[in-house]
Amino acid sequence: MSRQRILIADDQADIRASLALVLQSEGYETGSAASPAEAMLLLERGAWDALLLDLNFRADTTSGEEGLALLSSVKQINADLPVIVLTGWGSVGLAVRALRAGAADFLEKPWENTRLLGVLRAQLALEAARRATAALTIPLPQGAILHSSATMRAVMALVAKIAHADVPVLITGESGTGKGMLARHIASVSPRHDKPFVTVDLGAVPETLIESELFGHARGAFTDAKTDRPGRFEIANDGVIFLDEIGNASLSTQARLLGVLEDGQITRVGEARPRRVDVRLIAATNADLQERIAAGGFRRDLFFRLNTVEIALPPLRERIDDIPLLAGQFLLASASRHNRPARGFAPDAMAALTTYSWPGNVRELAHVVERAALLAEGETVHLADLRLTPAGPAPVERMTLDQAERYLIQRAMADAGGDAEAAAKQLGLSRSAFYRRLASLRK
Ligand SMILES: Nc1ncnc2c1ncn2[C@@H]1O[C@H](COP(=O)(O)OP(=O)(O)OP(=O)(O)O)[C@@H](O)[C@H]1O
Repeated sequence: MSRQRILIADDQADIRASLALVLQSEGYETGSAASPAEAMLLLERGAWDALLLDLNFRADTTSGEEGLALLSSVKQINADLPVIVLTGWGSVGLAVRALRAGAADFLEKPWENTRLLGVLRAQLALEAARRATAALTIPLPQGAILHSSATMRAVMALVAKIAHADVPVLITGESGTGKGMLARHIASVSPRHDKPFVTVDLGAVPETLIESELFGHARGAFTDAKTDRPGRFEIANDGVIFLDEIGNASLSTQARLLGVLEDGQITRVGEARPRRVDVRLIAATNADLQERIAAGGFRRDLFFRLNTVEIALPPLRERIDDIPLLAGQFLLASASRHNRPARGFAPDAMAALTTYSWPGNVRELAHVVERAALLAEGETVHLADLRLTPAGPAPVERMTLDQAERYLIQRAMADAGGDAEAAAKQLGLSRSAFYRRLASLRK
């Protein structure tokens, strides 16, 4: 494969040189332009894979007008060329204008090389994918939180608002709704994005080890403590700690966590001296903490410390508008991973995907689609390839009473063509009893 060619446009020779050095060390070929006119000339003459454009062209201007003008000329001659703009630190307004004018992404100066390379790689991959599958949906960079429903748009708008504030976040939602993914996303767009992100699954660590796991221990503190060891909070210092399944924390762990949140200090097991830690806490749970509080299993004071911001991830069945996008993207990814021909869904298959109740949420959807990608013979995934139990979630033996009721009511309504009276009769219910149940399902 020939090397990818990146054009660097900046009037400052030292910035051009250092960008070129970073890019060349990663195997890219580079060219550089010291003025907008030179950049246009080079773009017209050669084939380039991406443009890195410093918007603050000319050291004495900070308005970015010259850079923006160049950006729009570039987009006129090559609309598909990924343009990554560099802006002065804190000039988010300028970055937004650049994105509106067609820039693919932006970086603030001083940039970090790893982030620069990450952004560049993602944009090159996107553009390559766009070219290869012009007719298909555009694959997004790995790790993007795919969504198109109004519900999830609202969630993501809230996320965008709170990611920058250094406050604790509590993410609630059923298993597989993407809580872990969202926690990572929040960290990655927060000011702590380049600091450690440490996960502790409070459901998985045995109670006897949890304290030393979280806070560390001194050598000899207990039989297996052969060396001094920092805990997860210390490892996460300056960064983010993600406490998964916080609902599973014992009351004594809860008390210790509350202590850390209150005074920002931890003490290793077997030590007397507390240590200061600066950690942003993100917690997640699929349990109903209010219910736990009422039952005495969860501390109310800890709950209020954790939920400064609470983000509820709705179950997939309550955001069916996300399903076509998620299923489509999962299908393309699985098909390419397994080298299979599947590209899209037959209408009956898509109808089944959007009506299934998805008790395992997005994780289950990803599995079902991956299996379908393997099973489908041609480009189209058919209903049978999905291997979903028709119109219902699990076999009735594995349903909860609620799920079974929902299933029976939905089936009766479907059989009766939406005629509630006939459906009620089929289920042996009076019309008013049937309506009551129907109403409770819609809550
Ligand atoms: N909106 C989304 N876009 C793309 N992938 C998603 C999305 N939501 C979830 N996923 C994928 O679904 C899987 C489950 O997500 P995740 O592990 O974050 O869920 P969770 O709610 O933390 O689950 P659990 O409660 O079981 O730990 C992951 O593979 C994740 O990448």
